[in-house]
Amino acid sequence: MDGTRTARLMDGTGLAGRITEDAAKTAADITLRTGTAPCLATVLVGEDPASVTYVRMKRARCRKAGIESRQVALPASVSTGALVDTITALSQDPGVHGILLQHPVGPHIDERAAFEAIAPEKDVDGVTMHSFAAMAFGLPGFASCTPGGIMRLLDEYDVDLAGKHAVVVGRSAILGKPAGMLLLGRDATVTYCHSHTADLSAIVREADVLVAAVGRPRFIAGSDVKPGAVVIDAGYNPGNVGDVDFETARERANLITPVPGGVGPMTIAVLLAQTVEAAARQLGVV
Ligand SMILES: Nc1nc(=O)c2c([nH]1)NC[C@@H]1CN(c3ccc(C(=O)N[C@@H](CCC(=O)O)C(=O)O)cc3)C=[N+]21
Repeated sequence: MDGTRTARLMDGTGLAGRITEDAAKTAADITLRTGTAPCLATVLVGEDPASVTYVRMKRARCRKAGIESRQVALPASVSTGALVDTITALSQDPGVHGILLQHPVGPHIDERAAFEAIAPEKDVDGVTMHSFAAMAFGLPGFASCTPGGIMRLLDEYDVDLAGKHAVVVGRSAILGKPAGMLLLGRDATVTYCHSHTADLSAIVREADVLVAAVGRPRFIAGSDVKPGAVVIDAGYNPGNVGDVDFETARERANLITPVPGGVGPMTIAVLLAQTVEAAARQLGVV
């Protein structure tokens, strides 16, 4: 190489595997002690191929970890009322310990209303106002899975966040916004960037920790990465392409998550860990 350095990769697949093994051990213990296996209900609206694939992956990962899953598939045309009723029934069903409503639902549906039908103790995907508030206040509760996975990755690689400038690109309710709040809770100085941000490049260039969560393939150029930065690519785009131009970013970053194999597997690992924790609580094991 011509004097440039190459970032160390943050191995989400490896860490997710270890978290999943722990979840599987706890799931087996819960099943042995109570006669009931932890159970995650997945709710999918419509047939978007990417969503179908993600939900299938989540269910397969559950099965491998000894977590049962119950699949609810609803037509794209479902009304907000019918979706809320379905989720309310799962919230009241003692055989279900966690509920995941796959985002996005169709534009005619009030997604917030649907999320809020998830009972707080079953919100293993961390999407309700209750979970968001607990997370923002630094109280115990279930983090939104992708931001929770990002924090575990940062900790695994001993990234010191206090006083660092963390720049979050994207402000969605279950990814960018909570990711920034978690970083704030760890004493980072947080800047949110979004579609109205003026001179995005100038802000990104100041980032000690960069979280890309916009959903636009290779949106962040490597030339905008501050030398020595920690780059977390939370973008999921068709074809497993991240929001960061990986090949150029890795020449400047100190640590970087690959896509695939970075944040994605961590999202699912956190979902499994939180499902097992929810089941343990509901079954009186802890
Ligand atoms: N309520 C809700 N909660 C979510 O957590 C949620 C959601 N809705 N909607 C969609 C996004 C997307 N998402 C991913 C999960 C795993 C990978 C993942 O494991 N990706 C693999 C590659 C996947 C593959 O091999 O196809 C990787 O990055 O290595 C990616 C993306 C969760 N999401």
